[in-house]
Amino acid sequence: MNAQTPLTTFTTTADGRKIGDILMEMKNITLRFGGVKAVTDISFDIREGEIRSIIGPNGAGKSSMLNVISGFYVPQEGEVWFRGARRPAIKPYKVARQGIARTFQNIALFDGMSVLDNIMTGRLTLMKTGLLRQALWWGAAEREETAHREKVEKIIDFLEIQAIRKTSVGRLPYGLKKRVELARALAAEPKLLLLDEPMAGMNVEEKEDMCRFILDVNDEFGTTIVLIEHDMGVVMDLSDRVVVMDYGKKIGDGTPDEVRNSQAVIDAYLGVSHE
Ligand SMILES: Nc1ncnc2c1ncn2[C@@H]1O[C@H](COP(=O)(O)OP(=O)(O)OP(=O)(O)O)[C@@H](O)[C@H]1O
Repeated sequence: MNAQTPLTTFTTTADGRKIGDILMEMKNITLRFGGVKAVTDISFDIREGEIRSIIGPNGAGKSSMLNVISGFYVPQEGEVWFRGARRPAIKPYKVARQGIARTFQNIALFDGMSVLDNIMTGRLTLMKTGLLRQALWWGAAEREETAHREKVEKIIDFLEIQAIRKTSVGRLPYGLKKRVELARALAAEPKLLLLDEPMAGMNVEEKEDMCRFILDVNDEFGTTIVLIEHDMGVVMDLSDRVVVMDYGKKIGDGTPDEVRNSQAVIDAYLGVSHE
C-alpha cells in the first residue's frame, strides 16, 4: 500500500467480516451548485475494511457525495476527516496520493491505448522519477518501470484479463472496459476505493463477475470500498452498511436489513410526496 497504514483494531462481525476503526468521516456536509443544494447536512462514517454503499433515487446527490469524498468537490459547509485528521481543501491528485482511487459512472479510459498501458496510468501518482530524472538517470527509471510493471501484471492476473492485455481498450465490450477501469483504480494501490455505478449497463453474467471481483479486492487487499449502485440486489448482497439519500438529505443509514425495513427508505423508493 502506498499510504501509511495506521494501527487499526478490527472486529469480526457475525457473518465473519473483519471491520476496523473509522477511516473516513463526513461531518455535516453541505454542497451547493449555485441555487441547487445537491447535498444537505450529511454525516456518516466509513470503517476500515468495510463495503459501504450510497443509494438513493435519481438526483438524490450520490455522485456529488462521492465527489466530495474524492476531493473533486469541496463542500461549502462541513468537514471531511481522513485517518483521524481533518482534510483541508486539497487538489484531487493529492487526495489520490493519500490512497483514495475511483472509477467513474461513464467509463474514463484512453480508448486508443492498450489495456496494459491504461492500467499503468493508474500508477502515475506512485511514480517517483519524473521526465528530467528519467533523462539523467536512466537506470533508476528503468528499475522503477519494471517494478510498476510487475504490480500491474499481478492486477491483470487477479482480474483475469491476461487475454486482452495488449488489446486497445476501444475494441473491448462494455463489461470488460469496466473491469479495466477497476484494474486501473487498483493499480494505485488505494486504501479507499470509490466505485460509481460499477454494474451500470451490465448483463447478469457481467454483474456476477464484477460482484465477485469487488468482494475479492476487499478480501484479498483489505481495501475499503464505497459504492454507488442502482441495482438493489447487488447493494444488499455486497454491503456491510448502506447510506440512503433522497433530495440531497440522508434518510437512512445502517445494515442492509435495517435500511430495507426503514419506512423512510421505502417511502422514498415508492415516491411518496415531499412537503
Ligand atoms: N455540476 C453540477 N452543477 C449543477 N448542478 C449539479 C451538478 N452536479 C449535480 N448537480 C445537481 O445536484 C443534484 C444531485 O445530483 P447527483 O448527480 O449528485 O445525484 P445522483 O444521486 O448521483 O443522481 P443519479 O443517480 O441520477 O446519477 C441534482 O439536482 C443535480 O442536477
